[in-house]
Amino acid sequence: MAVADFTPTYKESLFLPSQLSSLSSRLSNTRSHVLKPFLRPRNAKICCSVAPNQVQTPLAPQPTGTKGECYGVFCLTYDLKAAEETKSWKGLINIAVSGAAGMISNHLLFKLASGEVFGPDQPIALKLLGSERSFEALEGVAMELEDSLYPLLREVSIGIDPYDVFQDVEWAILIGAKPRGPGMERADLLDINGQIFAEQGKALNAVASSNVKVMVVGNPCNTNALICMKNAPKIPAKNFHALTRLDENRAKCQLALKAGVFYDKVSNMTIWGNHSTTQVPDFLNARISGLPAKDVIKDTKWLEKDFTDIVQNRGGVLIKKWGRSSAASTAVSIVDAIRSLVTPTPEGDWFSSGVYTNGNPYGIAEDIVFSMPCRSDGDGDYELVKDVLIDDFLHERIKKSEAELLAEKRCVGHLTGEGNAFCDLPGDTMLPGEQ
Ligand SMILES: NC(=O)C1=CN([C@@H]2O[C@H](COP(=O)(O)OP(=O)(O)OC[C@H]3O[C@@H](n4cnc5c(N)ncnc54)[C@H](OP(=O)(O)O)[C@@H]3O)[C@@H](O)[C@H]2O)C=CC1
Ligand SMILES: O=C([O-])CC(=O)C(=O)O
Repeated sequence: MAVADFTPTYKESLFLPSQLSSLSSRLSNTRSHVLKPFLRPRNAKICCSVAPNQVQTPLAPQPTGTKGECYGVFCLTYDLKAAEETKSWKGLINIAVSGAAGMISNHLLFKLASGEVFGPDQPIALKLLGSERSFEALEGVAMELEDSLYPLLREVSIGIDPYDVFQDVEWAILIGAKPRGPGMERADLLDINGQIFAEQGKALNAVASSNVKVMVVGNPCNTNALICMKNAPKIPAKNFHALTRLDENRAKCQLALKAGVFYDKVSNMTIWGNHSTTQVPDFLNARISGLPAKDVIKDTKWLEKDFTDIVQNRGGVLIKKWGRSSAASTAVSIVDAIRSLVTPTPEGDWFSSGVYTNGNPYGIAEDIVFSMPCRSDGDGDYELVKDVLIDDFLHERIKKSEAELLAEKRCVGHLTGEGNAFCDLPGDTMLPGEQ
């Protein structure tokens, strides 16, 4: 089904004059039925439908094109009821992505638009958050989305103010964060990125859907998720996730490689703890072809030492080879993480996500965001898995990651409403990509 099957109508839109002329020529060159955009005051009522090819007189130019506004062809809405094929489609959902001009987003946005994440009957609106520094790049991203003609992609808007961009979003995928530069202390990184996530938490609290699901990717993602959550008291704490699915996928791959099986045979893979080099890939509960991984891979030394080290340091090794951090596989893992929440978990299996620890059955300290095993009915929510084994080895490792996260939390007390920050981070604490 092509986008052109639908009847276009106008949607409220604002354009810079430069956008207007390039957009108009693009539209008129490519689609004769498409209407030309026009400038309108922000609070103007959305106009009635306009005859094809009728040119509107531009109203007064607006000072900015950066306020979470629709982009290009996406300023035209199409009547979803007009086409027979769409009768089984679900209602439109709004998805915000921050760091939208970054490398991970460059893979992720096209997966979202293709239907791979939310399904082939789920139309979506993408709301892309950038900054002044990235705004032009964001326009470039929006242009590529236009040119991809995804039938399910009904709207794209771009902006630099989270209060505009997060309006009514049902999902927020928070990727944008400052990378740790040479000589930068981890405490500084926690502070700089923490401020971003505190502001975005406030914005989500103020304008997002009250049940918005938030997937924090930008590092240090567990503590950023905690900060975001603490600044969004109206949103259920359970709705905040820190992405540890990439670590889960890396762990599955390593177990499959060692066992000599294809990676779809590996299940029940938990990553415990922080998305850092203290993370704990759990080989005690993992299964290979339905059997305990330890019964298939009988090499305990490899499991305890090599496997754990490889998974913890995979990101850093990749950066050394590739010269940049994992972007494509991170985007894939975001897809996996969201799909795990919107589709029922297969019987007996589970997935890992960094979630709020309050009420956890494993004795992990409360009030941090910690990766743990989860199951979902496919409604966007999850439950923690109760029947997992925890032996002394696993317990000791979990405690180390817990201590690291508690230290990170003390370091950002000024951003979580807990008063003064006190930074006593363990010396060896690192992001996976920092090896
Ligand atoms: N949890 C996980 O498994 C993984 C997490 N990551 C993390 O994801 C994040 C994004 O990675 P990636 O897309 O590769 O990075 P990029 O550098 O390609 O993009 C990051 C985006 O962050 C934004 N940003 C926000 N604040 C700043 C700032 N102060 N300085 C510079 N950029 C800033 C920039 O966009 P703008 O200017 O629009 O704000 C930029 O486009 C990183 O924090 C990375 O460590 C990466 C891999 C795995
Ligand atoms: O440290 C980084 O930015 C990359 C990262 O998280 C990973 O590869 O897991």
